[in-house]
Amino acid sequence: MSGLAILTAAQMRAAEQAAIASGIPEYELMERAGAAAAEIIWRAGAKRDLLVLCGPGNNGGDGFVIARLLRARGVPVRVAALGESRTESSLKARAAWNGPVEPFDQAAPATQIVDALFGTGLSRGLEDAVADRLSSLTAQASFSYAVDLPSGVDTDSGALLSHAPLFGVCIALGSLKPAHVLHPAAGLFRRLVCADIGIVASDQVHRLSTPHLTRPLTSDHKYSRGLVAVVGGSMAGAGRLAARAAARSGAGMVRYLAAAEAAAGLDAIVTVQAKTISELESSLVDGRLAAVVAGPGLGSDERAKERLAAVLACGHPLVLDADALTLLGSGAAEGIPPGSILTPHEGEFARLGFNLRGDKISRATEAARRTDAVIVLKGADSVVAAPDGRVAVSSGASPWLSTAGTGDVLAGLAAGRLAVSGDPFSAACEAVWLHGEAARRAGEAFAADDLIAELPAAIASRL
Ligand SMILES: NC(=O)C1=CN([C@@H]2O[C@H](COP(=O)(O)OP(=O)(O)OC[C@H]3O[C@@H](n4cnc5c(N)ncnc54)[C@H](OP(=O)(O)O)[C@@H]3O)[C@@H](O)[C@H]2O)[C@@H](O)CC1
Ligand SMILES: [K+]
Repeated sequence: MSGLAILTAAQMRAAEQAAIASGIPEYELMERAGAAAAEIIWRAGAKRDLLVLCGPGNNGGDGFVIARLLRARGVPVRVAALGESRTESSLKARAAWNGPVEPFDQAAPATQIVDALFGTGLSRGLEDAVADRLSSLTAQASFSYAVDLPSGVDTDSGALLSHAPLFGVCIALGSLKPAHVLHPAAGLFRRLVCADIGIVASDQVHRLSTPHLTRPLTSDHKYSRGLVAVVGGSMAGAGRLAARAAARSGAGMVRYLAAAEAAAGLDAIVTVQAKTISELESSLVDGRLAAVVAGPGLGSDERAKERLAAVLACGHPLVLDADALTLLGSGAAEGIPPGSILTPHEGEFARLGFNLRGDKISRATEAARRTDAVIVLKGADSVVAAPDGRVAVSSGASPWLSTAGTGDVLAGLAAGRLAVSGDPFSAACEAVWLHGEAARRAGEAFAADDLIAELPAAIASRL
């Protein structure tokens, strides 16, 4: 499951250097970048008047190429530059532009605006007056494009170094960067297009791609398709949501290990009374169990701790979420069976006690390495990281997912996919994708139960 590669600024520079070493001059890369961006702008805005804002580096150089190529196609183009061009290639691109260059602080608005002020070389926030003017010009335009990145975002973390406006399109050059998928930067454009400029971008970090799922074989039976156990706790509803999601995940069978007299909510789910620790332990002694979910509704008292200890000792691949993560606390790096998945949101991640700083991708990767488990660091941008360094990042999930119970659904779904394939990284990626797709199908103001109802259709769309 690999989507578009995501490269940090340093990795992008290395890929650029490799392309240059292979015989493609830097200026040729700039011409390719400008041509690819100009084509995208031409298709969107045709001959509407256009203002290109050019910065001092190579991002600005791309802007001069865009201006020249669109003017040659009959677009009324104006260029406003923020100071002098400072790189060899941008000087060359500026010299090839055959029109006037206005000072940035006097540029008048236009129907279309191109932000080619700063890209991967941004080292600090824009000056207030520059950021304000960029925002104002962008707000007044009907069509707006950010070249490579919206100016003001940190390439590797997606943080905002200065405030930036909302763009219509962001044109990523050569490869995606973390800021294209991590929030808040990933929320600064409505559409993202990645332009191929002939740079080979191979890396272990990718945007989450649509999964390819398979149908059961005619020879399959409920156990070969995967048996899931969901450990119930004091808040039975959350565990039941996880169980019902697992039952609609493609797995063959789901058992709900109830901590109280409560049915699992679907007749197809086998409810096993597991009130005492010994009942729970014996219900987990089954070699056919392919995945066990613990955490949703588990509780946080002594009894919950004992139940979690029994789960950790069972040896089956686990999906740990919610209360299980809180109870694990700073002991998270020890005792997690191999092949497991942890699904923390940022709050739960902080409670796991890794004391990690930095961007979301690096933190999730390091946590996966330390726990030897797949980490799904949830949010508007969910990062799925494997202990071997593979990472998939999903962005653009429905904002309606921020409602009670959707995390329980994801945990059950991840366990179901894990039971089907036995591969925790692809299971976690499939679960995140299916969860997002189910939300898209559920529309607006849905409840977690509605999300579960959409899972079969989401799965059917990828068979
Ligand atoms: N990689 C590739 O394969 C290809 C990359 N290409 C393009 O190159 C772009 C990267 O270009 P780049 O490295 O020249 O950096 P860029 O973002 O233009 O700016 C750096 C300049 O801005 C300055 N500066 C920084 N922050 C500032 C601030 N807040 N306020 C004011 N100034 C500030 C900084 O100076 P300094 O930090 O030293 O003060 C420096 O002078 C990339 O995004 C893509 O568009 C394509 O052409 C082709 C293939
Ligand atoms: K830009």
